[in-house]
Amino acid sequence: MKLGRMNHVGVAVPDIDAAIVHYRETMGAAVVTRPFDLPEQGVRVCFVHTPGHGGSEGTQVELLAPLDDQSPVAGFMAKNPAGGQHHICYEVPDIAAARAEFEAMGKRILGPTRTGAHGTPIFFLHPKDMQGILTEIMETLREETH
Ligand SMILES: CC[C@@H](C(=O)O)C(=O)SCCNC(=O)CCNC(=O)[C@H](O)C(C)(C)COP(=O)(O)OP(=O)(O)OC[C@H]1O[C@@H](n2cnc3c(N)ncnc32)[C@H](O)[C@@H]1OP(=O)(O)O
Ligand SMILES: [Co+2]
Repeated sequence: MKLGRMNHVGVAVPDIDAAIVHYRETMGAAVVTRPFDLPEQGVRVCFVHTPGHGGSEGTQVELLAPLDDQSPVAGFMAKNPAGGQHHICYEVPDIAAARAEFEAMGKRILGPTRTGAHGTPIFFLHPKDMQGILTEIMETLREETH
């Protein structure tokens, strides 16, 4: 397994519109995408872009709000009502190969590989096997390849 680019940090928030105001006005974010629902992932989501260096793509902050009580973010929000850092997402060139490698290492994979907010395949690794960090692995978007 070779560590890829950090694509985004997932941040769970109780109110996505209030969070957008925070990132724009307090943090000076120039680009925040319009929020949209991803019912198959149980979340409402949008992205705060951070600038990259030397023409490279910056990392994003992924704002997440649970759509309902069944959302995978619902338990986290119950424990952290004000929200907080939820997961870190790294890119890989080949999702199937990455999944097989983590499986071979005995890491617990949370559910099937599915399509993430960037439109590419993703899967999640259990935080207890990943140094306490819920870890998302995402196949690199072709036009974002670095
Ligand atoms: C927007 C789409 C997509 C993208 O394209 O980027 C996304 O990012 S979707 C993001 C939301 N989806 C997911 O998180 C899917 C994977 N997550 C899960 O399957 C579950 O959330 C979970 C990780 C299994 C947690 O389930 P939950 O029922 O809330 O908690 P547990 O009680 O089972 O937790 C066990 C244990 O783990 C600790 N924990 C839980 N969440 C986190 C976290 N985010 N970071 C670190 N640790 C976490 C929890 O505290 C428990 O610990 P103990 O209390 O010590 O037992
Ligand atoms: Co994510």
